[in-house]
Amino acid sequence: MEARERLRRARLLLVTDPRDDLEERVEAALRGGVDIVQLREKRASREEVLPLARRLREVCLRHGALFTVNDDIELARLSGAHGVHLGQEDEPVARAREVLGPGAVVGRSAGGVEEARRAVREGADYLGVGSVYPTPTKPDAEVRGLGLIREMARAALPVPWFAIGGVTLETAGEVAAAGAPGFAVVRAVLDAEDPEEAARSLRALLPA
Ligand SMILES: Cc1ncc(COP(=O)(O)OP(=O)(O)O)c(N)n1
Ligand SMILES: Cc1ncsc1CCOP(=O)(O)O
Ligand SMILES: [Mg+2]
Repeated sequence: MEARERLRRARLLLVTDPRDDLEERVEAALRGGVDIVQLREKRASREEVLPLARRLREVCLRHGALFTVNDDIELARLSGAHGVHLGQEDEPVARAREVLGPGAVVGRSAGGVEEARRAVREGADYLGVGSVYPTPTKPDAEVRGLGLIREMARAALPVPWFAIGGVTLETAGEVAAAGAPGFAVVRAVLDAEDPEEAARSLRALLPA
């Protein structure tokens, strides 16, 4: 299946953080229904991260999932990722398109409906929308609350989007009820005793 079609069906996006047993946990999460894995490694260099990126890509391919890289378009290219996630402070969507080609999956962060509409005009394929709640994973992220999720749901944007920031098994029900069609999570899955079960439970809260 083409990457775009897989994205259209995607509901659960796992963003990674650095940990020793990351690959095992990602594999379990994929068994539980994660559709997209985003490698987010803020501290190590591209050269250090590249072997891990290539291994995670393989794991994702085996499970029919998409593999993407946070921030670094060149790392996405070198690792053969399906795409890249770019925040408002990162490079433009057009640059990713130039380097990765028309079939690549390019995501953009959006903290409001206007930002989201602009990202769509710029050619983003999906959006990460938040931060919904405060989160220790990204302590400096601006917190927007469930109001943003309701506004985004009303805006009916033409691309998939994922609520991010403090989405956990405790909060996910109200995030889904506010209209989120998908979740992007770190701790809810990677910190779980059983990441496979955690992914499955999150997935069950979202539309088919
Ligand atoms: C799916 C998704 N949504 C939002 C983000 C945050 O991106 P950004 O604002 O660039 O922050 P960093 O992740 O780079 O710290 C994301 N990574 N994924
Ligand atoms: C990368 C990112 N961007 C906004 S919040 C966030 C971190 C989400 O982490 P968690 O799911 O552990 O709250
Ligand atoms: Mg970024």
